[in-house]
Amino acid sequence: MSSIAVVNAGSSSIKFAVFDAAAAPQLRLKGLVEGIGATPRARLSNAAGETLLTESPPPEGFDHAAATRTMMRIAADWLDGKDISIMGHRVVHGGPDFAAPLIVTGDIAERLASFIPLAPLHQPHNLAVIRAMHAEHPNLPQVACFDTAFHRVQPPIAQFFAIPRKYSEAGVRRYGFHGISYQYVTGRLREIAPEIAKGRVIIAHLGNGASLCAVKDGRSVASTMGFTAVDGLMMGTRCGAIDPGVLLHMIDQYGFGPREIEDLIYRKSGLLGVSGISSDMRTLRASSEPAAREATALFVYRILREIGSLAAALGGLDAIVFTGGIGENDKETRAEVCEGCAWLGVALDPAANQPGEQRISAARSRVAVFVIKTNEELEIAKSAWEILSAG
Ligand SMILES: Nc1ncnc2c1ncn2[C@@H]1O[C@H](COP(=O)(O)OP(=O)(O)O)[C@@H](O)[C@H]1O
Ligand SMILES: CC(=O)OP(=O)(O)O
Ligand SMILES: [Mg+2]
Repeated sequence: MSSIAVVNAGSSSIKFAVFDAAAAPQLRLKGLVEGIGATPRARLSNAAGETLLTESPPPEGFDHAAATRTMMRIAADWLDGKDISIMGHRVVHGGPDFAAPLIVTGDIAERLASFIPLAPLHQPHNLAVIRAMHAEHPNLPQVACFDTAFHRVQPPIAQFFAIPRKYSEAGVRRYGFHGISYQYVTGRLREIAPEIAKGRVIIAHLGNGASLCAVKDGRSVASTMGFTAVDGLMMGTRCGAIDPGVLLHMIDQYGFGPREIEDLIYRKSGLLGVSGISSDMRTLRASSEPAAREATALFVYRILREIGSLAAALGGLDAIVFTGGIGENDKETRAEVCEGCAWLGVALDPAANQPGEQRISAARSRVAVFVIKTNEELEIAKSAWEILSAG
């Protein structure tokens, strides 16, 4: 049987996976390359999560494309004769034109490159990997799956900015991101709680990037991210929603240019900027520094304010789902968010708020609360399989 390779390229890491090519893709290998640009570490594991090998490649020239080449090489050694027939990629921004998975041609790659300024932490890496794989394996189809696609069904009013109409018509509107994750999580919620999945649900994808999505009967109706993935919640290094007047002030008073603004809002803000310590939630939770506590408190406060906003967009709330690295693993964040949502009818069951995928709300809670482990790679593999089987 042939295989599907999947690459989920983030700002400093690559998640890599190989699945059997089938309608229900089975995971064969999983790879993670972290520390790209600093101290790279690569790990390959099997479907059970057991480590097969680790490598510490020299950092010089070890970019996202090199990381993917390394993963393809070491995966080939483990694949036991299974050839890779197609590669699927997470591409963060699909802009106004792309709302469904597709095979990337040269023209499409160029169009996608025009969105690089709208997703500077992701889009350049997504495209670098696609181009490198195309150069190395010219006959291997490269499929792009878009983080924006899930949200394209939102009502027009949820997509508008209150700016002159000609800019909205030119594509300056809210897109929303983390859509591959939301697609997976809504599907999983339908499996574990089908009645609730038909209702009004807020999914909190809390990772290094973080957003909330309001979902009604499995369809996105609103999201905290907008034109770019810097809007909405406070994140690891991104500021989230900010008074645009602050940016004008930075330009006027501090002489910031466009790239310095980009650096400020994408790389120097969020948990890192407020704590002055780290963008990593684990480090901040372990710290006794007041600035670390303030950073985590602001992270939760921003989630609570935005949950109020999305509950209004939904006209009420039936469930909250936590996912992403923080949502899946940080029980303090979950407890603090649930406590702040008591007014909406949320009651946590502290005994259930433990590691693992489960319902964590108390029996008396009017709003059900779940933890679902996201699986963007599987969702991408399913899309790649559909394209492969359509011929
Ligand atoms: N056990 C844990 N406890 C608290 N936070 C965690 C834990 N494991 C991972 N995280 C946090 O998850 C975040 C990364 O989430 P992830 O979804 O992997 O990010 P990415 O956006 O890069 O895909 C980091 O802030 C990390 O600290
Ligand atoms: C869109 C986005 O912010 O992605 P990530 O959370 O992987 O950074
Ligand atoms: Mg992620």
